[in-house]
Amino acid sequence: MAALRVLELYSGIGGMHQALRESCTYAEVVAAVDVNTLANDVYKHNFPSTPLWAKTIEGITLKEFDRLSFDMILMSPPCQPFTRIGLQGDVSDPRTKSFLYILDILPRLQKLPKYLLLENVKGFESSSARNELLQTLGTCGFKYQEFLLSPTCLGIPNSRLRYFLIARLHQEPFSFQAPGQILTRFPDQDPEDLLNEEVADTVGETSSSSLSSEKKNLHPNIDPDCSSKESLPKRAFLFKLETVEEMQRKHNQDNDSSIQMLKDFLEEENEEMTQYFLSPKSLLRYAFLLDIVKPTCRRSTCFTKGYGHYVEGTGSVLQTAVDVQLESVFKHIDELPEEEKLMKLSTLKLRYFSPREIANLHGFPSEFGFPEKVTVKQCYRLLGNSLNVHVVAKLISFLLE
Ligand SMILES: C[S@@+](CC[C@H](N)C(=O)[O-])C[C@H]1O[C@@H](n2cnc3c(N)ncnc32)[C@H](O)[C@@H]1O
Repeated sequence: MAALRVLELYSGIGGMHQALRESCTYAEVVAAVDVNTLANDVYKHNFPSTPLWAKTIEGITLKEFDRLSFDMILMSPPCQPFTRIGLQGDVSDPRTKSFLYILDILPRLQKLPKYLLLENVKGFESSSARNELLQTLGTCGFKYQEFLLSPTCLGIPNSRLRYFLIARLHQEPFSFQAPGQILTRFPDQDPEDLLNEEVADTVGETSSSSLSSEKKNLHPNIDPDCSSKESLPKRAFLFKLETVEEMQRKHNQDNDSSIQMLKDFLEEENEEMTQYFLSPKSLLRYAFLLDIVKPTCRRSTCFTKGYGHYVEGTGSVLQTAVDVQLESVFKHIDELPEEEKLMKLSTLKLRYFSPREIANLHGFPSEFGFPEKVTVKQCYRLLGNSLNVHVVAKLISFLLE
């Protein structure tokens, strides 16, 4: 049997390639395409034998695509046009141009690929770009299924709610196909098994495991996946600008034994880790807005590309002084002079997650690495743009079932 010929578009650091490998599919990535020089360096470092095309997708001709004779497309188009914090330019955003180009090329290929997998942010499901994608797939004869999934579905303590679409050419519908619905769990998961509040709250009802296309009014206060940056609810705050509801949600997540503890993903606390400690300035300015987790917690918020640079809403921070009670630090802290405030906050020993720890949560294996010249901030940026390898690997398996 010949290896499946895979085209990886918007390849970044190679999250899709890593997932393909994890799915144990007999496959070869015949080309990976990305314009980002730094991402390409990381890709080459990890997948040295894969042909990497450092060019824009819209710069690739139909002939060049045809020559690749690929069986599968894996792609994560830029998500800014569809995020809630972006301007939601959708199809009129210049960053969507390359994706529209792919949709234009697809029906004109000499040989259509048999399989396609797309990843994007929550928000893509209500875009015109998604409607154009579905229309093109329909015209070409693909059967498809859409999903909104987070790594928490797989017991990973990290929220990263993402839109996925898998499509197959000229075959029976998927056994789990749910026309007009966006699945919020994997097909082999029972709705009852999902104590997963993030996903349940996303659909606004605990018992449902799918989201009908019409029901797009997602819960407004729910976990900040990378695309949402809602202001905090204006209800009674407890200490640390958190409402009773938020505290309860976090408490429930931390007690959900179907999710692993963060400590399984952490590096050893040693001298090197001091570089990740929050600066006094960040502590004083942002302490009330931080999502603070301990190694025994079973949750963390989505790590975005601004992690380590912007403090608010870019990902959780780790409390390494585990015996200190948050409440004892934060209660009445506002009444203290700055110096004492800082002293109190410092007792928590708060640090950022290291790039390796984020890579662990994303499912990248320990042998996956970054070239030495890549700075910590650049690693955060690249990882923030990437994806959860385990989630995609599992979707690839369903795509090929
Ligand atoms: C969401 S990231 C994908 C990340 C990737 N899946 C990973 O695991 O790192 C989108 C990527 O598309 C690339 N990109 C954006 N527009 C492009 C274009 N027109 N042609 C080629 N690459 C593009 C960006 O440089 C970025 O690396």
